[in-house]
Amino acid sequence: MAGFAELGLSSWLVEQCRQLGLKQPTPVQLGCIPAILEGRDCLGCAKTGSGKTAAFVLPILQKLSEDPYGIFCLVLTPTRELAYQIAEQFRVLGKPLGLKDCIIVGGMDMVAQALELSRKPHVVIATPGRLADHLRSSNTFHIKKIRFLVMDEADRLLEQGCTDFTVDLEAILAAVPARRQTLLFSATLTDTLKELQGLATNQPFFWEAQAPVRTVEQLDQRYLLVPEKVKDAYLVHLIQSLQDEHEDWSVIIFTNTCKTCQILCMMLRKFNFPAVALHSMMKQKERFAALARFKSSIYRILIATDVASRGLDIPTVQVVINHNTPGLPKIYIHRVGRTARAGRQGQAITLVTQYDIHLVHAIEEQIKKQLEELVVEEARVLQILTQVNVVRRECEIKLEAAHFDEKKEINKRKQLILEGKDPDLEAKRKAELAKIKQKNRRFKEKVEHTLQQQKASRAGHRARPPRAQPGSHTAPAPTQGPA
Ligand SMILES: Nc1ncnc2c1ncn2[C@@H]1O[C@H](COP(=O)(O)OP(=O)(O)OP(=O)(O)O)[C@@H](O)[C@H]1O
Repeated sequence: MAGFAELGLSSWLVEQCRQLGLKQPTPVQLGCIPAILEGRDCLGCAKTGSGKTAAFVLPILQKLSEDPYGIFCLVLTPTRELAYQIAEQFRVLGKPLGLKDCIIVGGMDMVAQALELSRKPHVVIATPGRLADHLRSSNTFHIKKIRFLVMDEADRLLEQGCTDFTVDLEAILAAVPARRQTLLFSATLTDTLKELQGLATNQPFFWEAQAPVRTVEQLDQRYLLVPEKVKDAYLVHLIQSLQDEHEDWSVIIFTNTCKTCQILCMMLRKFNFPAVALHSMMKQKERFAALARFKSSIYRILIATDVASRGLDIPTVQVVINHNTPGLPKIYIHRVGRTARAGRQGQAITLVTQYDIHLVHAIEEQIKKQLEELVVEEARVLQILTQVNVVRRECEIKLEAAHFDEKKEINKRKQLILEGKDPDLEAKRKAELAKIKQKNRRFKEKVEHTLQQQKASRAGHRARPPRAQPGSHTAPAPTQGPA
């Protein structure tokens, strides 16, 4: 198998890899590094924890060493924590170069950042929102001569999730030169491939890991069917078992909202578990501190929203627990990818309620693997059930007293105002959108129901007709969608 030197990397970079303990290139590195060194755009799609970061950092450092100037490379990434992690890889691998990097993310001092940008760092690692703010408000730096544009977690940057980067990306893309190398990486690129291909047009090289399953082999994937009301008792039981059975343990628990994240953290602490929260309602300094304490094993449990689901590389994490079943398979893939990284073993446990079974089926279909049921001693869960529910209620009351919801609402409104939107108009628009979605959903269900009925009657089944409701009739097969 080819080593780093055979990929065309200079001896100083090969030595840096050796010092870091990277002995052999991973498949995504083998595939992408030579193409990037040749000057081609690159779209790299490989499983979580497979070394995609070094696949772009190494060739960029090599090119930078041949013709150093600032600003040479711009890396965009969806979360602030990830920006710091990527910067660290640039710093460590690029140490012999005396590399100057600059991290531009929200929640940090803008003036200090503007000053750093004006000093022409070689590499800028940024979240789109804050970089776009600088581009709009400052003329002390420019990115019109960059050689490389990297979009890490590229599909997330392009999709319109709860944080929508589209407008900021447009501003950034208008400021970078057309003649550049564009490198796009993610474990789930294929879903947005068409949009991404529009960005990488310079002899694009597409590398995708060929594997029957989309998650890593060393990952043991389980589900636990639990009634909604006893979910937290199961969670406490799982954590207790982990603590009892393993000396060196570390777990990330993913939740669907900041509020649940905060409540679970308070609740687990009441049970004396070493837990720390990470979500977007926290101040940036608190977020960094929480992550640092978790990384250094001061806390064994990180409870996080999806702000931590992508890219974070914490090798000690042995278990990922999904407190809610992710609504999208893609989110599941990234969340469970926080364990079993770089060839290590890991376990993912997804708590599934009776309402989420269809989500599990969608996940299984996408990852091409069935989750196995996790068996737990129900009697032990029942023993702690009342206590857990009482503690949870106490935590909820405490959080309500701290006006968590109001703070969240104020934060949301502030964000919208910063984006130049009217918060009241936005709320109205959202409500209308939800109405339309609900109408569409009902319509779809009706169509499916009618089709099923037709299929059954065609198959000669003597299906009993639905009992007529007073004043209702069986709907005919619809021919067009709702207005
Ligand atoms: N050639 C290599 N040999 C051994 N370990 C490696 C190699 N390249 C990278 N690693 C290590 O593998 C781990 C995962 O790498 P990285 O964070 O780049 O994964 P990724 O593919 O970007 O994952 P994700 O999709 O979750 O962001 C890191 O700790 C990194 O140091």
